[in-house]
Amino acid sequence: MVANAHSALVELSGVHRRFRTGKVLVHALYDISLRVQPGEILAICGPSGHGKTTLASLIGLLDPPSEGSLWFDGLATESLAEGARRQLRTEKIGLVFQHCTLVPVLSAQENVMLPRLLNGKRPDDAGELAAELLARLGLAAQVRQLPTALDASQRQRVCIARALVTRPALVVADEPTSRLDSGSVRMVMDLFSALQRERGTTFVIATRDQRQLLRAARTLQLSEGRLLGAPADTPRLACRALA
Ligand SMILES: Nc1ncnc2c1ncn2[C@@H]1O[C@H](COP(=O)(O)OP(=O)(O)OP(=O)(O)O)[C@@H](O)[C@H]1O
Repeated sequence: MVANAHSALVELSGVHRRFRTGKVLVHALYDISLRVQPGEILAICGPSGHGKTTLASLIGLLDPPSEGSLWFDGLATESLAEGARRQLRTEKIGLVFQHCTLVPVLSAQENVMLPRLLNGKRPDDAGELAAELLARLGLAAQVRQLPTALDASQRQRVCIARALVTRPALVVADEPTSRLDSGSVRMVMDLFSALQRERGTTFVIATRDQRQLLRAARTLQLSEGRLLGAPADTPRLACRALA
C-alpha cells in the first residue's frame, strides 16, 4: 500500500466522480482537492444536486473516485481491495445517512449497539456506551423502545448514536439534522463538539442547515460539482446565501 507524506486524516487530490446511466454521463464532481485535518469539524455546503452527497460518500469510503487520488489515514485508497476498504470503513468511520434505517425488531439501544457487536471490538461495554450516547441525544427514556414507537426526529438521533458507538476516528454525516427541531440540533452539535474535544473525533458534515454551519470550524462550498475557492480561503459561513 502507498502512504502519503501528509498528516491529514483524509486527502483528495484531483478527484472527479462521474456516473453513467445508460447513455447519459453525469459529471458530479470536478477536480476536487482538499484535506481534512484530524480533529476538525468540516462542513460541506451547497445547493441541492451540486455534489454534497457524492463528496461525502467518497470521503466515507463508500464510493471510489472515477479519477484522482484519495488518501485515508495515509493510505492510498485506490490500491485497496474492496474487503480492505470495507474493513477500514468499519473500524475508522461512522456514517450518518440522510435516510436513516433501523432494524425494526431491535430496541433503540440494541440498534445503536449493533456496529460495535458486529466489529467485535470490546462488545462488553457496548450496551453501556449505547445508552450513554442515547442519553446525550435526549433519548434516555427511549432506550428500550422499538423504532416504530419513535418519531422521525428520535429515529434520526438513534442513527446518529449508532454512527458514534464504535468511537470512529472520522464521522461522515449527510444532512444529519434535516428532520430535527432546533433543540435536537443543538444536542447533536453539542455532542459532536464534545467528542471532538474529548476524543479528537473528526467530523465531515454535508449540509444546507445553517444551524450546523454555525458550529463548523471550516465550511467548504460546492457549486455544480466544484469547490469554490481554495480550501484555505473559504471563510466560515460561506454558504449563508445558499441555504
Ligand atoms: N448514483 C448516481 N447515478 C447517477 N447520477 C448520480 C448518482 N448520484 C448522484 N448523481 C448525480 O450527481 C449530482 C450530484 O448529486 P448529489 O446527490 O451528490 O447532490 P447533493 O448536493 O447531495 O444534493 P441533495 O442536497 O439534494 O442531496 C446530481 O446531478 C445527481 O443527480
